[in-house]
Amino acid sequence: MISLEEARQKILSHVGNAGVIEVGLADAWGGILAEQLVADAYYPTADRSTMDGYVIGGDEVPGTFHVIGEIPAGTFPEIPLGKGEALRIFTGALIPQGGGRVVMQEDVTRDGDHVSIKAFSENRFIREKGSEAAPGDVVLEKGTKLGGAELAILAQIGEVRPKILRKPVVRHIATGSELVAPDQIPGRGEIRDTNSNLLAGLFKSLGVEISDSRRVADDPQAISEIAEGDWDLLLISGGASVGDYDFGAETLKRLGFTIHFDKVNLRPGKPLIFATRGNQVAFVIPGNPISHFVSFHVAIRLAVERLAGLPCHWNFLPLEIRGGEPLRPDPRDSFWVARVSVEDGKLFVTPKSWSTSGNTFSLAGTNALVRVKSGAPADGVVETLLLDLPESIA
Ligand SMILES: Nc1nc2c(c(=O)[nH]1)N[C@H]1C(S)=C(S)[C@@H](COP(=O)(O)OP(=O)(O)OC[C@H]3O[C@@H](n4cnc5c(N)ncnc54)[C@H](O)[C@@H]3O)O[C@H]1N2
Ligand code: MOO
Repeated sequence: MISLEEARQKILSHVGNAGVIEVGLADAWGGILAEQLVADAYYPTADRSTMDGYVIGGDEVPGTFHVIGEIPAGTFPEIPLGKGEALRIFTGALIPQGGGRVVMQEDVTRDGDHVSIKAFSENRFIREKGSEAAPGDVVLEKGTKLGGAELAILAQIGEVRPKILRKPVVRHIATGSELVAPDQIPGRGEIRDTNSNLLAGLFKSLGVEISDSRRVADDPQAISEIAEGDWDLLLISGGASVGDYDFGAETLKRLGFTIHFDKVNLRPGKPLIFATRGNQVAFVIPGNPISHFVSFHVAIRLAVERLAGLPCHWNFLPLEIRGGEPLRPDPRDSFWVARVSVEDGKLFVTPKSWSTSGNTFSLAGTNALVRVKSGAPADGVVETLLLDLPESIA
């Protein structure tokens, strides 16, 4: 049995990203940029007005100026401005040759073809050419996650086919002869399959879809047939332990996988199996729902983050316990489902009650995991892995 830290190291050293693809802007949201991007031109491309008003020749204010025409946005000002002259200008329009300052229309008096400026701002209301970026300036770093702001930057530099990391193709197999679909009434000895929906939701929260999810009985031949394929990540739910009907490790060996670990000093989630075959990654996840939840957050998520190039989230906050279930000391490195809340601007953590790792209901409202290492104090201030923003500060 290895420690969780060793298990995470093995995942880091055996999992790489799933490769690079080129996509259109409309499909780039949520992607991880696979290249550094630089400005293709000066931004702004020329001096531009930041206000609706008048651009004057030179910068001699106050004074009265002869209005010789106008420059709407989208036009190129052919007329150079001389001293004593002004042009009507609009926000975003190009400053003509000779233009030294824009005065807001609220600060002028217009009389026929003359405009008189008495009060004026220190601000010249001109966005200067190249003041935001010059050709070759880095505007987005490799590894940036593309949200709305980043898509705007791509649009700005005309990068309409960005290279992003390919999202991994994920196959999930829920094994267990006792499993029935959630819309079925379980017969004697049967239970509804909850892990398929649990994992689908956990993966969605990372922006990765499980493209193929099936249920299969504890039959090694059937499991192997469904497991074979050209996916990037295979998740086998159940069959991780040592019972006569636990076929996870056997399936992976039969398919030519190398098993890197099959037991972690972890509670819950001890019989977690991690294996690879070339670039393909597989986990057999201990069947209990809380074991699924914990193994996902402490180990599987790291592999997904690596495959998809996502930033790694493994930051523990020291939080004071407030109420909830007393934490029971355990020889294993334990993770307790918990809820973090905010009171008077301070974060607190409340461990939830979970009798066994089979108790799906105890996952309700969980937004954190409390880590209690073997021999560490299980009260007072505890190490807390925040999984989601507490509602009051979200
Ligand atoms: N002799 C030993 N027995 C067990 C050990 C051990 O070290 N020695 N480890 C225990 C621990 S810890 C865990 S965790 C479990 C893991 O068992 P498996 O991965 O083999 O899982 P199963 O036996 O298939 O299922 C366990 C439990 O979870 C239920 N289950 C399975 N799949 C689903 C699903 N899709 N949705 C809802 N519930 C599911 C299943 O019915 C079982 O109740 O092994 C211990 N045993
Ligand atoms: O490791 Mo198991 O997940 O405790 O029940």
